[in-house]
Amino acid sequence: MSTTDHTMEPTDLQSAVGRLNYAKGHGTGNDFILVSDPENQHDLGQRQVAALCDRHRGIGGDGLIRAVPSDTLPEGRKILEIRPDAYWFMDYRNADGTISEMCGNGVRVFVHFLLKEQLVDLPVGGQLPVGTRAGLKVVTRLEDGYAVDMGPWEFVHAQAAQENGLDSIVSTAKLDKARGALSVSVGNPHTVVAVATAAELDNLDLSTAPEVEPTTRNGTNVEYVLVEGAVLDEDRAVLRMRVHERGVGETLSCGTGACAAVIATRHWAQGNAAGQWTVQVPGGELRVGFAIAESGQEHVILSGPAVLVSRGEVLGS
Ligand SMILES: N[C@@H](CCC[C@H](N)C(=O)O)C(=O)O
Repeated sequence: MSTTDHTMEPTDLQSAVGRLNYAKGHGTGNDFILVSDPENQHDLGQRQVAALCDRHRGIGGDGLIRAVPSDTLPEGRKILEIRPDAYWFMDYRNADGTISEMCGNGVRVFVHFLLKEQLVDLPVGGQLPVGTRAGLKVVTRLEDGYAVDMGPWEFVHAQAAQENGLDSIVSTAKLDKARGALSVSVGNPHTVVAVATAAELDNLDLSTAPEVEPTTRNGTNVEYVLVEGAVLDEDRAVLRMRVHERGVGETLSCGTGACAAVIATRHWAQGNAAGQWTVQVPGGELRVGFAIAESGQEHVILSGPAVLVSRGEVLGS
């Protein structure tokens, strides 16, 4: 016979984390807990982040972002060698506490948080260099949000991408058969699948992780895109997208995923597409464009809103 144990689990939020001030924010519904840590005193572990991001027993969030000075982390110190003014570093964790290299919605919300905390001064049109595990990102403040230069992108399997436009197979609940997909890195890994109809996109069951073959050691984020006819419109290309995020599950939006979705779709359209794209996600709209950097490399530029919704304090036990 089993008995019920009513003792507190070690994952109980207060004992796991202690007292902590935080803010909550989102970018097109992709929501984050934000912690300002100018003295690098809250290097939260995986279990602590997962407890904070728990939507029932914690604060809830798709991820947690800690604002720390770049010189306090090895990855940040590397960035300071090329951009000594990249004072702030975005220490990003997924909801399950795992580290990701980059978060496109998160970096806009991060800069908005720094601004609201008066940790930076950034007028409309001003630019802020930010350290991330995917390297330096430069964020421009717009009238209606932020634009992020996400840097250069790459196909994960360049030869397969060029030869077939596909490099992997994705099986998804409620999608009748496995689909070919294309893997794109924008600092973090993505696998993009095209669906054929709005009904296919709407009916996908992303409550369980899609199966991606071949598997990769670090896993991947999976984006489903509906292209319809819009890709060939010279002025305005529109995609619809849903995403299953590594370390999170289905989210209302994914900024790096939107960039990967556009890169894959443009490739499938053989470059015959507009330079500016709108990506419609369940949580709103993102804009994706391209620019040639001084190095001659193509960079992908992500724009969208950033919102802070609340501030609070985790009470220590
Ligand atoms: N939502 C983010 C991406 C967050 C990281 C991702 N789950 C990963 O593990 O790479 C975005 O807006 O880009």
